[in-house]
Amino acid sequence: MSSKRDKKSNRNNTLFDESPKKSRVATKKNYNGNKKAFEKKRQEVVDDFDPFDISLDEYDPPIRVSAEDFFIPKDKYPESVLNSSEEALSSNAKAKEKPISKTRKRGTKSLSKPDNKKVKVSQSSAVANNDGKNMESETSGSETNCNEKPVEVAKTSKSTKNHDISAISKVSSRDAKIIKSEASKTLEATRDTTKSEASKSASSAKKRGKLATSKPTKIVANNNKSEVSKISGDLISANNTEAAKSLSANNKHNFENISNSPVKSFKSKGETKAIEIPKTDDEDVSRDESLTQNMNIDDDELENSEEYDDSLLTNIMEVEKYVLPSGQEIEKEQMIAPDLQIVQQRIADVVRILNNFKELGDQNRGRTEYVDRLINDIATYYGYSEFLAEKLFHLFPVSEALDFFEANEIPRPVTIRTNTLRTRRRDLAQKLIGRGVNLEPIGKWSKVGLTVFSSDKPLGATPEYLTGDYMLQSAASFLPVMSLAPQEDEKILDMAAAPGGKTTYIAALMKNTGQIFSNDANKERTKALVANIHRMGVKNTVVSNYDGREFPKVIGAFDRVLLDAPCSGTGIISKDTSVKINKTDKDFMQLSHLQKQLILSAIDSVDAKSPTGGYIVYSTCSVTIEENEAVVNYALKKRSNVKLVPTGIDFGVEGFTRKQMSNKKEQEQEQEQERYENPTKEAKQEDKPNKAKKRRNNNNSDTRKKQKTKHNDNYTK
Ligand SMILES: C[S@@+](CC[C@H](N)C(=O)[O-])C[C@H]1O[C@@H](n2cnc3c(N)ncnc32)[C@H](O)[C@@H]1O
Repeated sequence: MSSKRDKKSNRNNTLFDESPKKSRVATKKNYNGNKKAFEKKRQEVVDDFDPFDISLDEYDPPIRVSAEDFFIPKDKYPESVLNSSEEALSSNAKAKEKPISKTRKRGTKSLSKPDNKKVKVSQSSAVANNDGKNMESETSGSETNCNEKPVEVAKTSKSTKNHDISAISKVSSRDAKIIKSEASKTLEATRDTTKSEASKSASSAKKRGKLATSKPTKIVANNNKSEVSKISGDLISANNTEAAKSLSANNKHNFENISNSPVKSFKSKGETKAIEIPKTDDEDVSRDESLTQNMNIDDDELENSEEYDDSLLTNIMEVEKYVLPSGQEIEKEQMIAPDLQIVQQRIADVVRILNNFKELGDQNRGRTEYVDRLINDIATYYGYSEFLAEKLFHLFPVSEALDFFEANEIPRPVTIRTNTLRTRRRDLAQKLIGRGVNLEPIGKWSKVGLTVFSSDKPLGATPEYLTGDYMLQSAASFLPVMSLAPQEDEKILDMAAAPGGKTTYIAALMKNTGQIFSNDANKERTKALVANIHRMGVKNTVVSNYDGREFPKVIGAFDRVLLDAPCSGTGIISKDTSVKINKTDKDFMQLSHLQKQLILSAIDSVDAKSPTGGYIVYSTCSVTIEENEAVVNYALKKRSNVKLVPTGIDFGVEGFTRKQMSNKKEQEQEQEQERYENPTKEAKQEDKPNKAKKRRNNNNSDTRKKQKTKHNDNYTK
């Protein structure tokens, strides 16, 4: 008989190895999806709650769920899934056993130290859950979705050259080694353990490396010290306190005096569907083998059997060529509502072909045609605009891309962060377990996180929540703060801070010492920020409402700056499905431009000579290159006094260090971005013919004048 402890560790292993997709907790989804109703419900629960009216039974630890509970039995599949893929689901039942877990793992990048003073810019948009396994795209919003439209970007005359990522791929051989070992470590730690996936990961990891500048140089201290202290003095005296250190959260609203364009939040419109991810040949063979072994069935017997159904074994026998539908067939298909089952099957077929195009592909049609078909089908099946499906698809190798789209259909696990200003994780866990919450530590990488599997009560309505013992916060959003590593008594800027998941974590790590300037450009959102600061007992923070680009003029000389930038939210599509159709080319251009401006402000706001700090962390909840690598690359080009440094987080996968323009469209987009960011140059170019004409005209008139004079001269002569 296994001991209780054994059971627990088994449960841990299984749970942490499994995909979180079958999590039964819907509270967070409810909260995000229908905040008003949620708040009302919460109030009801709070009103009804009598802390003394708890029977002893309720203190007994509830029976916790087992790993099996995280798999939805087939008879419980949502109707939409059953309808769309009943047949495929049954024929691929083997594949279904494997949890879907991978998405792109975003790495961390850091900028360098000037003058031997550390200025670290680290870009991190990775999510970890469960011991760093199953890294997911970042969800950096805390309780509310932070996927916001940014404040209107003012077009400035910033000149950006082609921000080709290859420009930041100068990695010294020493660094390269570190990268390699880090990448392989990461792979082990973060990937599912199947062989084929590991090799897939290895190949994708090869494509990534640490971003680094060739050499660090001194920082140009834009932050004029006296100017800064004057401004900060004004701010402080306006609040009638001696130092920001002693400022309480209560009088922070005084800074919320600059109005900004309202930031709109998106409503979810997307639909959730499920698709089988085709497995690589290796995987399927081993799966089939283990299946037959488990069932104790002899292969020969099976083949000779009358009931032999070769459709069950399609995956290992698929060597026949797949013929893409003709243009006419597709047109016909598009006339009517798409049959998702056909689309799903075609996705699986095309992925299989693309994985072995030489043997299975129709060479006359060409790989591009298959890829185009696949992107089209992905857009139809998962409900993306074709523009976004294509953009996201090209970020990954083919099967990884499918994993990404599939993962976006699955809710992330609900996680909370213990507020160590108020309590200890163990005490909090005990209290919550006593209230019928099933939870586990989030993983070895965090001392404060808890994964919640199910809860009798909404997690935003427990007395512990209301008294600030914890924050509802995605695992990924711990990482930028861990990377920032704020120290006690430092002066920190959280440049885009609402609703405060990261600010409150920073305050906890600083044990309420030092000063945090928690800023957000959206006044509405600073209300939630202030509320969270109060609830969590944060006492070292000033809330301000400036456009981040105004720093360091507002205040500067920070020891560390966190820029958790406004972004497209392509890493948190599972949380906000509206991203699938709402984001346009223009949005990405604007966001990237704004992020580039913000990162320069962040760098300029850091005190390069800080004895303890000098670091900047850049993070987003997006996966696109233009919002991540390109921004960091831009900063490295524009500020020669910074370099990338390690984030101190030893899991996840590094970002891209070079970018290949795979098609003409991408090149055009890149040029478009350049034109957007550099309108003056463009205007100049456009203006060139006019100027030339003018010059010509001037020249002509000069010549005419000269000729006239000459003539006159001649005449006078
Ligand atoms: C990713 S969210 C921040 C989430 C926050 N760091 C947290 O952990 O709770 C991005 C924030 O940037 C803010 N924002 C947008 N444009 C901004 C700007 N120009 N300057 C400062 N903040 C901005 C948005 O209002 C939004 O709250």
